[in-house]
This record gives sequence, C-alpha cells and structure tokens, in this order.
Amino acid sequence: MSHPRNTEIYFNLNNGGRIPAIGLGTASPKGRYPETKKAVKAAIRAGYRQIDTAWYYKTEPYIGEALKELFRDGEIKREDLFITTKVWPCYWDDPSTSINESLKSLGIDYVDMVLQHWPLCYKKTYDENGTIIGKPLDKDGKVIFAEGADWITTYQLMEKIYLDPKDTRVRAIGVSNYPIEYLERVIKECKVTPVINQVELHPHLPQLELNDFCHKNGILLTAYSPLGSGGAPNTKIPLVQEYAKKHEVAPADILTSYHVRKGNVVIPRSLNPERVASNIYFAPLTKNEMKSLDDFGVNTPHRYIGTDMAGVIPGFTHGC
Ligand SMILES: NC(=O)C1=CN([C@@H]2O[C@H](COP(=O)(O)OP(=O)(O)OC[C@H]3O[C@@H](n4cnc5c(N)ncnc54)[C@H](O)[C@@H]3O)[C@@H](O)[C@H]2O)C=CC1
Ligand SMILES: O=C1O[C@H](CO)[C@@H](O)[C@@H]1O
Repeated sequence: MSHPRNTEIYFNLNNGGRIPAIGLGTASPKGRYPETKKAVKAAIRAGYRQIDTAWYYKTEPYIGEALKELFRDGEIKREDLFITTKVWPCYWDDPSTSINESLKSLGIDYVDMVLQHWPLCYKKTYDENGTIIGKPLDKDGKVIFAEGADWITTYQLMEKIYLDPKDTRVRAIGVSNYPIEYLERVIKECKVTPVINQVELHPHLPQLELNDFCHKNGILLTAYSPLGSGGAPNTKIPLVQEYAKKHEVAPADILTSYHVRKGNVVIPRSLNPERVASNIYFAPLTKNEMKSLDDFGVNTPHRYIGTDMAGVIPGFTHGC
C-alpha cells in the first residue's frame, strides 16, 4: 500500500506562520550526541523539514555541523527548515543568552520557534570553569530552585525579544510542559499567546482536556516522547500493533499518525538513519480507532518523562 507522508503535512500557527507536522527529536542519549549529525542528515534527506532541539540536549553543535554541510552542498535551504530550540530553567531570567548560545551552536542566525522548556526557575550555579550548570543539585540530590522567582518571567522576556522589531533571532514563541492553569495565566497576563505547548503525548497519555483547551485557544500541541521515549515501549501496545497491521505501517507510524490526525505536531527521535526515514508514514486512523486509542490512555495512564515534576508544577499530572 502506498502511504501519504507526515513530512508533506503542515499546520498553521496562530501568528501566521506554519509548522511541519513531523520533526526529528534530538534529545540523544548521553555518549551518543555526535551521532545526531548523521540523524539530522538522514531526516532532511527523508523529507523532514523540522528539527526539535534544546540548549539542554547538548546536541546543538552536531545539528549545526549537519546543517552547515547540508546548506553548503545545496541539499536544503535555511528558509525551508523549521528549527525549534528551548530555554532551560537555569536561564529562566536570561533567555537572550540561552538563545544566543543555541544560535551559535546551530550556526544559524534565527530560530523558527523558541519554547520555554519548563515553567521552572533554577538557581544560577556555575562549575569550577565558570560554565553554567543546567540542573543544580543540593547535597541530597534535590534540584535547587531560584528563591522568589516566577516562572512567567521567562515567557515575558521571550515575548520582549519576539516583539522587538529590531531583534530578528526568533520567529515564534511557545511553551513546553505547561498545564492548563499555567496557559490560562499566560493568556491573561501576556500579550502573545504561545503558538505551541510541547508536552508528553501518546496513547498512554492522551491529555484530552489539555488538547481541547489548547485547540480552543489557538495553541497547537507538539507531542514529545510519542514512542514512549527510550526503548520505544509504546510500539508494544497491542492496539497499536493491531492498527499497524491493519494499515500496513510500522507501530511507530501509528504512534505518530495518532497526533497528526488530531492536528498536532509530533517529534519522534531516532539515531538510526533507516528508522528516521521510516518514521514518516501517515496512517489514516478512523474516528473509532482514534477514540479507542484515547480510551486506552484514559484507562491506563502512564507518564514516562518528568514524573518528579508533579510536586513543583501544580496540575502537571492531571490530564488523561
Ligand atoms: N519538551 C520536553 O520537555 C521534552 C521534549 N522532548 C523532545 O521529544 C523528542 C522525542 O521524545 P524522546 O523522549 O526522545 O523519545 P521517543 O518517544 O521519540 O522515542 C525514542 C526511542 O524510540 C526508538 N525508536 C525510534 N524509532 C523507532 C522505531 N521505528 N521502532 C522502534 N523504536 C524506535 C529510539 O531508538 C529511542 O529509543 C526528543 O528527542 C526531544 O526532541 C522529549 C522529552 C521532553
Ligand atoms: O526535553 C527534555 O528531555 C529530557 C529527557 O529526555 C527531559 O528532562 C527534558 O524535558
């Protein structure tokens, strides 16, 4: 059977821009960061036009190497790509520096979108070389937060950068890991509605209420960890395997098409060029199949990422 590809689908953003429905995730495992270069090249050659990265991933320099060669060899133009980066909570009061560091590593002069990675503020802490520490920990291994800091500050500073006509570094701003209550506050207190809320989403965590809220307010969701993160456990869900057989695609394609079918963006990760190239097929899941996948998650909720955030982000664990 010949299948349409998620790489051919784009969604409109609330600021007039558009975003490819599928992007390559680049939170590569520690020790394998350099392989991200090969994955990015494989992705672009397979038709991906979106790369999702973050200051925190430490893969931006390798993405930058891939882009430099792809641009040099005329394989792709900068304007045909959608590149997302994120501001980590150690830079909660200085997203400008975070963005500059990302741009430098990526070797580009603007990003298509910057996201506030988490609505959290970490205490600024530096190592013996004067390098900022991403996740400062106390002697008991607990994260050290910045006292008296307000998570909305990061978004407000990103908004200032975005709205400054002389500042061309950022084409859209959004958020990540925001529950409904946090989005409500941003919509009320800020001028710019985020274009995207990037959250964990898959058949074990459909977050139906959040999905409704976002779509009603013109915010798209990006589904992170769509395969269930390391080891892709969601590919083993029997319903996913059943639909894969029926639609003659791989289980990973059911897990990506599930989001695209809802009008949401999805960013699967792989360092294997063959897998990168095969994770793009769109399966036209029926209404009933979509409902069964949603129901599956409502009945068997499971979050793979950030399970320790429930105590610090009220509302974070709501939502199946
Ligand atoms: N905003 C945030 O806080 C977060 C954002 N992200 C973003 O989302 C991206 C995707 O999420 P991840 O957690 O990386 O995991 P994922 O859900 O994309 O799964 C990655 C795993 O699936 C495997 N895999 C890939 N294709 C496969 C296939 N066809 N068959 C079988 N296994 C396959 C990979 O080898 C890897 O072990 C990240 O790379 C990152 O860009 C991820 C986590 C949090
Ligand atoms: O984006 C992210 O990736 C890591 C783990 O994959 C997570 O802590 C962060 O939110």
